Amino acid sequence: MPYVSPHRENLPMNLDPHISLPITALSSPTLQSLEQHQPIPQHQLPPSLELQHQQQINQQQRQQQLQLEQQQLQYARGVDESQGLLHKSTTSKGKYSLKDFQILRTLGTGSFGRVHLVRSVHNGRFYAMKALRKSQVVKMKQVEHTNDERKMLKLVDLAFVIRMWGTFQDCKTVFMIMDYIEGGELFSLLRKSSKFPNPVAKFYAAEVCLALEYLHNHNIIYRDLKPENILLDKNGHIKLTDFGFAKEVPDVTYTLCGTPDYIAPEVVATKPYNKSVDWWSFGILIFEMLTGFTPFFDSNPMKTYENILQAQVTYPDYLGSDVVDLLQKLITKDLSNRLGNLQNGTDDVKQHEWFDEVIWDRLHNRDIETPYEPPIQSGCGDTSQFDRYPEAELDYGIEGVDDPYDNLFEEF
Ligand SMILES: Nc1ncnc2c1ncn2[C@@H]1O[C@H](COP(=O)(O)OP(=O)(O)OP(=O)(O)O)[C@@H](O)[C@H]1O
Repeated sequence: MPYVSPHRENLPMNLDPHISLPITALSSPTLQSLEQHQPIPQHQLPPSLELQHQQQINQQQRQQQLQLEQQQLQYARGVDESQGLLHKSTTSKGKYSLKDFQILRTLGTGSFGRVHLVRSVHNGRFYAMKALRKSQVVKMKQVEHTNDERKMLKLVDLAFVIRMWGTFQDCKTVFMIMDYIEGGELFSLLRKSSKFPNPVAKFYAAEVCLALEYLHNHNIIYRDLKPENILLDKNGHIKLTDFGFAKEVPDVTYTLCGTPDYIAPEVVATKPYNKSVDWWSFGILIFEMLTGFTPFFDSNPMKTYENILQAQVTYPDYLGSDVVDLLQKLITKDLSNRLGNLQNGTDDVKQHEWFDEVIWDRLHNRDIETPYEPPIQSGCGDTSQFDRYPEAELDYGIEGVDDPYDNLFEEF
């Protein structure tokens, strides 16, 4: 049955209420469609993540798997020029074109278009193709953000961040080709599981922390951290996706963007801000993973903003004192006290007591067993972890029509 995801909407340029469903009260169609997802079976979860005790993992097996993944990555990157898709361009600029892919189904929809599962006609591999309508991007004043998204994704190279292989455009649409991440959104898993046990939340938070560390080290602010933008790969590791608001900011910026529940007070108050906003959202993310709701939620977004500006959080009793301490240091209006935003940067977050068990080097190498492996049965190209979206008639690839936005997306 067609189903529209209850994702929280971004608020690109203004504070107009444009929010979706109360996140704690999912409507029955939503629950119905989530039935296809496998929740984390609570009784099967490790009693504690106890990252230090993961040595029992069969090292050799993991090593082999890593090698295999590396070989596959090299292949897909086109290191082998004779076979690699990346070097088989059908356009003069050495880029992809629509003819290189067979479009299969919709994986997700956004404000300006949709993301399709596609298959390369050259190497048979699956990719995710994000298609953004130029007219919609222009209407919503997102031209700069769209160009930034492409620029940021081209720059980044980290296992916890989605990899983009290339871009192209036709007269109506810009396209981005990315790795297809089979495990679905952390959002879906969280809704199905209601909330995550402490060790599970800690695992995902720790991987997200490494992604933020990497981005911030490259002067990139992400600005849209939320479970909808965190995908799980087939092994259950995270991949940050949707760089629509990511920006290279060496000092400060002012743009009002993000998703209401997750926006930092300095953004709501239109003050200059920098990486600090990601650490605020990081706190909201941990809170939501552990409780199943966000701390400032109100069905009226204007009230949400008021709540954010007051930054008064009620921490449920079942949260441990260590995580409450961390959250209080992240979800604070006081920028001179917000963890991650201080002199030691990300190290302060990584060294917080709540993350004590985490062996960061091993986590970085993805050498830690994940708490949940998405049940991907039919191998590459399996879409069982994604909700079904109504398919639309596509008008991609039409030639010979005037493009009024020709000069706006020159890099694509
Ligand atoms: N690489 C990918 N692999 C698998 N699914 C993906 C991938 N990229 C995106 N998706 C799916 O498509 C959805 C929409 O993607 P994305 O958030 O990038 O689009 P968007 O147009 O920027 O959306 P929004 O308007 O909400 O910001 C994601 O939430 C996810 O479910």
